[in-house]
Amino acid sequence: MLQLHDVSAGYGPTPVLHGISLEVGPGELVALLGRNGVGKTTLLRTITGEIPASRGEVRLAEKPITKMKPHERARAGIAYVPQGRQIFSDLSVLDNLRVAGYAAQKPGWQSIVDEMLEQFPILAEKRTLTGGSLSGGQQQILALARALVTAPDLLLLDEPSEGIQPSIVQQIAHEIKDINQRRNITVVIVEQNLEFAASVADTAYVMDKGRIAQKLKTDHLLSDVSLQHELLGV
Ligand SMILES: Nc1ncnc2c1ncn2[C@@H]1O[C@H](COP(=O)(O)OP(=O)(O)OP(=O)(O)O)[C@@H](O)[C@H]1O
Repeated sequence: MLQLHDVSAGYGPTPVLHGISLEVGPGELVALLGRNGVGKTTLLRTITGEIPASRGEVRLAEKPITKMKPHERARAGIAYVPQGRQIFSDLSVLDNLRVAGYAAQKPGWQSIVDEMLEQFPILAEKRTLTGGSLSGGQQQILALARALVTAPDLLLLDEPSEGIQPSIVQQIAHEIKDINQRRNITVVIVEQNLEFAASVADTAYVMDKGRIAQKLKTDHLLSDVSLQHELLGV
């Protein structure tokens, strides 16, 4: 589904990613872990096309997308929920969903908006309220639903557990797994919270200084404190 081959990227002349190669199969759910500043967000933004790759190739469903603009990649099936979610605070919950559907222009998006309101009763209940009035957890649900309105094949999530009350974190984990399993959407999730990452993903790529350092099972990492210290600095 997603293949990166020897991808380098950065900000202007500052390189951040150095020859990243990875492969995520159709329907897989993988985590991207690593210390602060190793380049996890930069990697997601290189996949969405916000940051151009200076070297290497990105493929989606076997097709090269390296030269595509972000809106073309979105149409090709990539949805991205950035860190902090960036929902439209002044728009209603319903309009947040409609704007995403209208922009993506995937056939039948209006009915997916209705489906989202059915699947997430909290969004139906709050549909006339502004996005900014929702709690962190509710905003994350809205951000997930907004991404789904674009009918993606690949969903990229940057720190979905951040700023969410512990009581709601498990619900978010459940929704992400549900999206992956029931809708068969491939998911890549960046997380600082290892327990959360392990509760949703079996496999993780660990990054270090702009490179993939290891691919391993999240359970293995969760049970090995010295490995966590070595790879994540925790
Ligand atoms: N817009 C930007 N302009 C210049 N440098 C940036 C920019 N965004 C990030 N960087 C730098 O790129 C490097 C990688 O940052 P990135 O946000 O990708 O790391 P990360 O692993 O996602 O970290 P975190 O967990 O803290 O979000 C860091 O050194 C950071 O300072």
